[in-house]
Amino acid sequence: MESELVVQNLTVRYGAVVAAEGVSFTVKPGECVVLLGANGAGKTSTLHGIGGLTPSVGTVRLGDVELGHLSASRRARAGLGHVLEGRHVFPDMTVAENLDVARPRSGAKPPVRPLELLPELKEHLNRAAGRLSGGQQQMLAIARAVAGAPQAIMLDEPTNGLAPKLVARTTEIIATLRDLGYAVLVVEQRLEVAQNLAADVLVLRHGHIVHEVNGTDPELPDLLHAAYLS
Ligand SMILES: Nc1ncnc2c1ncn2[C@@H]1O[C@H](COP(=O)(O)OP(=O)(O)OP(=O)(O)O)[C@@H](O)[C@H]1O
Repeated sequence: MESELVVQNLTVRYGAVVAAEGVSFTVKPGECVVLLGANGAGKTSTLHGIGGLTPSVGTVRLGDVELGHLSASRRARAGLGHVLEGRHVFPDMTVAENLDVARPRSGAKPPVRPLELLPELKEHLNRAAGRLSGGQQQMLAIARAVAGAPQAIMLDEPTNGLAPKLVARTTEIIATLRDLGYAVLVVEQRLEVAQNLAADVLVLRHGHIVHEVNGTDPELPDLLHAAYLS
């Protein structure tokens, strides 16, 4: 996995609403970038624009491959993993079946097997995914993304609604993905996730990147506070 994710001048509009404008950043392999910002700042729209789930203009490149003209499914096949907000597992399929259908037809193997990364899923392999707890469904959603043998992984609010212990576990999994060499892009509401990951943080406000700092920067809480209020 040596592909960097490059986003240049990405703009996402919904009719007259400009959700993200001129957004540019790079996520290198083995690096984690976290998008923080208030509700409506444009975080999910940015991820959806990159993933091809919503129309956008600008450049999205993964390694040498231009993704901008590709459908969402082709972007996934090109190596862009996307863990959507809200977990999106197939509720009537078992955990094992959810993982099976996520495997790429190319036969490409991920650097870590999903169940090695998330051994807590092993005891639930024969359960319907819809019967798992919210936290377990989040783990399965991440495992599905890994099963797809991506180069880069985007996660949209992966800790949303999770108990503190599971927030910590999810943060640990994101750190492992980064350390395995994936380019990891995370949308978060929780400052402590970015701090604990010591990630590069992009603060979004009204669809624009207004700050770019490390998660450990002591000024980050104040910068974020100001961006939330303005
Ligand atoms: N499908 C849509 N149609 C019209 N406007 C939309 C749509 N989706 C998002 N928006 C608007 O685009 C802007 C950015 O929304 P977005 O969901 O990307 O922000 P966000 O930072 O992810 O917020 P949240 O944390 O609440 O998910 C907001 O003004 C929102 O109302």
